[in-house]
Amino acid sequence: MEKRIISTEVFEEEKKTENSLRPQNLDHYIGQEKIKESLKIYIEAAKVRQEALDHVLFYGPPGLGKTTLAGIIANEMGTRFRITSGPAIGKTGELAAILNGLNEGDVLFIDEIHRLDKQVEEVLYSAMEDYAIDIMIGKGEMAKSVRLPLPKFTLIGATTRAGMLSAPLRDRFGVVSHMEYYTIEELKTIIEQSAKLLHVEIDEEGALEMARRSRGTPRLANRLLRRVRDYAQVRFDGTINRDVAKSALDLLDVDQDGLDLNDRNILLTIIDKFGGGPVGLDTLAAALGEDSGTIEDVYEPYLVKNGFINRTPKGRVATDLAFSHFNRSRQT
Ligand SMILES: Nc1ncnc2c1ncn2[C@@H]1O[C@H](COP(=O)(O)OP(=O)(O)OP(=O)(O)O)[C@@H](O)[C@H]1O
Ligand SMILES: [Mg+2]
Repeated sequence: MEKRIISTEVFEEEKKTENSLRPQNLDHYIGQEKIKESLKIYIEAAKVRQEALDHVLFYGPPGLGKTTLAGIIANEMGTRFRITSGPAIGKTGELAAILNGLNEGDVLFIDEIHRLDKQVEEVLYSAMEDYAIDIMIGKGEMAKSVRLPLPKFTLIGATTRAGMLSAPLRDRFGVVSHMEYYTIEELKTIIEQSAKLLHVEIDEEGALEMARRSRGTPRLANRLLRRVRDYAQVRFDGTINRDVAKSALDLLDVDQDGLDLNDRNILLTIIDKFGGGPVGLDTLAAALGEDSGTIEDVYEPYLVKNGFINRTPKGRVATDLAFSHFNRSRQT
């Protein structure tokens, strides 16, 4: 499938602006109220005790603010923030070096933590639990294991696929938080906040129209804002109102429910080729020429969450809402 405007992955060219739009403290981090509320308490308590915060795991679809929130935690704790990712740590020695470089209280963020190498993961267990790791020194019969103490640090793990995390790893996180899709009101606030930072004029109705089409995802809201800003500047006087937002998003092929060509393609395939379903994930993936894991993790969550697709034991089913979205009626 083509590169989607509403892809929730970060585009290479937007990495810099993405960082500039990242809120730096909990008060500017919109939504996820339950998570924020408990984090505030844990942070407060850890600070009073002058201890490192308990290890935290964030899971949920891409672009919902896991990396952002991890950075905010370090900020709020007043400690350093060190970022790495599961696939980036190839060997246990590399993990040992990272851990050894930490200071007391530092936050170590491991993105895509479900992709850690098995042996690396096992070393992480004792690091998390005992703040120590065992390293082998010497070779063959002379080899012996030496325990290396570590500073008390906070591990923050992030994953889009909680199901792929091993139980021993998951159990070592004191705080496990599921990130939710954002409400339209929250997205509207995020869009208004970002518009201020980007010096873009936007009115309420314009922000609302964009929020509706951002599929619950801040990354996407910010991306659409940048695109619509260009459109407003070139075609209009630069201000984003409802009409400007609408025509720009129509041009970008993001419809009133935040669905793009690929979503519509998935739904229409279920409706037209498989009579509305049920159709198995692999069969559907083959019909679309797409990887089934990608469909399951990237496309489907939003379609399921918004009631366009049902997951049943027999396969995926297009709902009545999906049929009416395309003005189709179900053939029986
Ligand atoms: N709660 C929020 N309030 C305001 N802006 C947010 C919020 N959450 C995310 N953002 C914005 O969305 C962008 C993407 O967020 P972030 O990179 O933290 O997502 P992520 O969950 O780590 O995604 P991935 O799974 O792809 O790593 C950020 O640059 C930030 O500007
Ligand atoms: Mg991230």
